Amino acid sequence: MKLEVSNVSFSYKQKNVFSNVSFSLNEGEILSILGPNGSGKSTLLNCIARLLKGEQGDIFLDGKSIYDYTMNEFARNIGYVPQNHTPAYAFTVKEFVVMGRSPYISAFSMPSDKDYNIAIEAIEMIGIGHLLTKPYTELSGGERQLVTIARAIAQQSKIILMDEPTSQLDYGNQIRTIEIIKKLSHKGYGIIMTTHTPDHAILLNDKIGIMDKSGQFEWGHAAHILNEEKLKKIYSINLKLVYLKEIDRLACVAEGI
Ligand SMILES: Nc1ncnc2c1ncn2[C@@H]1O[C@H](COP(=O)(O)OP(=O)(O)OP(=O)(O)O)[C@@H](O)[C@H]1O
Repeated sequence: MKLEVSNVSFSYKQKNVFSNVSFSLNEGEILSILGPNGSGKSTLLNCIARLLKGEQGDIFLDGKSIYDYTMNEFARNIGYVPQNHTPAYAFTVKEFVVMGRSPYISAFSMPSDKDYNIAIEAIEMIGIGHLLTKPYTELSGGERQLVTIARAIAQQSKIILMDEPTSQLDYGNQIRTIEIIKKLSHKGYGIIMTTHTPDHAILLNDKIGIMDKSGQFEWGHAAHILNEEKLKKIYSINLKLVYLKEIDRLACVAEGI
C-alpha cells in the first residue's frame, strides 16, 4: 500500500495553514513530523484521515483518491490515533479497543471471538492487560493514550496516523511506544506520527517531515534532513545535535539556561 499526498493546501476560512504539501509513504515506512506549535501538523493528519479536506491537491492510496474509498474500505487502510479522545460512555478498555474492529463487523452484528482475540492481543502488545476491565472514563490521560493506540492496532489498517502519541506518557512508556511503532513498521505497517521530541524521530531513524511556521513542508530521510540549524530554527532555541558514542546515536539537547 502506497500513500501519496500531492500538493495539498489547507486554510481555515481566510487563514492559510499550509500550501503544496507533497510526500509519499510506502508500507513499512515511518514518517515523523516535527514542527512548532500551531504550524499545521494535526491539520495535515486530519486531511489524510479525511476529517478535513484541503482546498487544493489530492491524497492517493495505491493511486486512487482517498475520497473514492467507501468509509469501511478507508478504515481498513487508514487508522487514526487522535491527540485527545473523550468517549461519551464508560466503556471498558476491552470494549473500547474492540471498537477498532468495526470496519470488519457488519452493522447488525456483534464482535466475534476472533475480534476480541485481536483486541486482547493489541492490549497485551501495548502492555496494558491490567486495565482490561477498567472503564475508559476512569483512566489517566497517559493510560487513555495507550488504550487509543491499542484500538488503532486492533483496527489492523495498513497505515496508522498518530497525533503526538507520546505526549502524555511517562519516559518509559514514551520509549516503549516508540519501540512498538518500530515493531509495527517491521510488520509492514506504514506510520505517520507527529512529535515534539526530536529524539523520537532520531530513534526511529526513518523519514522525517518538517512543517515550519509559514506552512512550508520538507521531508526526506533523517540522515539527510535533520541538522542542528534546522532544529534551532523550528524551536527558536539554542540546542545541540550531538553524537553520543556510549549509545551510538545522535541526541538533541537544549543548551543550558
Ligand atoms: N478549527 C479551527 N479553526 C480555525 N483555526 C484552527 C482550527 N484548528 C486549528 N486552527 C489553527 O490552525 C493552525 C494549525 O493548527 P494545528 O492544530 O494543525 O497545529 P499543530 O502543528 O498540530 O500544533 P500543536 O503542535 O500545537 O499541536 C493554528 O494556527 C491553529 O490555531
